[in-house]
Amino acid sequence: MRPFLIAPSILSADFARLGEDVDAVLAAGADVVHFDVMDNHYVPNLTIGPMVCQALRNYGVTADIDVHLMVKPVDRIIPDFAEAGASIITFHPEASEHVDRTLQLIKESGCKAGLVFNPATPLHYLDHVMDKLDVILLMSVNPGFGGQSFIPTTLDKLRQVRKLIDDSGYDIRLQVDGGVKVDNIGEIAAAGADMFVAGSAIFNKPDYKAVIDEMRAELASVEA
Ligand SMILES: O=C(CO)[C@H](O)[C@H](O)COP(=O)(O)O
Ligand SMILES: [Fe+2]
Repeated sequence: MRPFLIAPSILSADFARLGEDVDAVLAAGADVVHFDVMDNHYVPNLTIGPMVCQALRNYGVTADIDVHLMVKPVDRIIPDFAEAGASIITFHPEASEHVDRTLQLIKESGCKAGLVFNPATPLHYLDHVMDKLDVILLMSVNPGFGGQSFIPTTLDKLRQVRKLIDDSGYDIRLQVDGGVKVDNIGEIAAAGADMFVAGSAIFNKPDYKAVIDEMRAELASVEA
């Protein structure tokens, strides 16, 4: 498996001083910036769009920006995010009329592409698109809000998807998002995840480095 990646969700960052907060979490050892886009339609919350992604790039953020689209329809906003500096774009397959077309659109825009599965979304959407995926994201909460509790059945789903990825031979990251904390990241990694989104667990603590170091210590015991 590839090195574990920690991707703080800026949903729990301080939006009034977002650039500074993103710099701080990257300086604390985060690998990737997880950028949650909610449209008050596909999910019952409203967050940030391509202008904010561009603003982070203009501010000087060079780390990968992982855009998690919780929007419907999906396609129209993809070129805007690619131009605004997104590195990875993931979307929920049930929010797209044409999953294969949306994946192609992301790739043609120069970004890595991924599908996101809600806790009750079936995995059959993977059936004919494994060759086009860079990331599979399993939601371990229902999407729309930070600070929810990890849904334990996600562990079985992670094990299933880890096997699918390994059997496929494709180079696909297995990401998990929702309720990831120091005290459960080890078992989540052991179930097969290799990319960990954590919002409230990091941004709600005063010392981001201390949390990320503790997460890495838990992950190191899984790697060993
Ligand atoms: O996509 C999301 C919610 O829809 C967020 O990325 C997720 O909730 C992260 O927040 P937390 O770590 O606090 O659960
Ligand atoms: Fe997310």
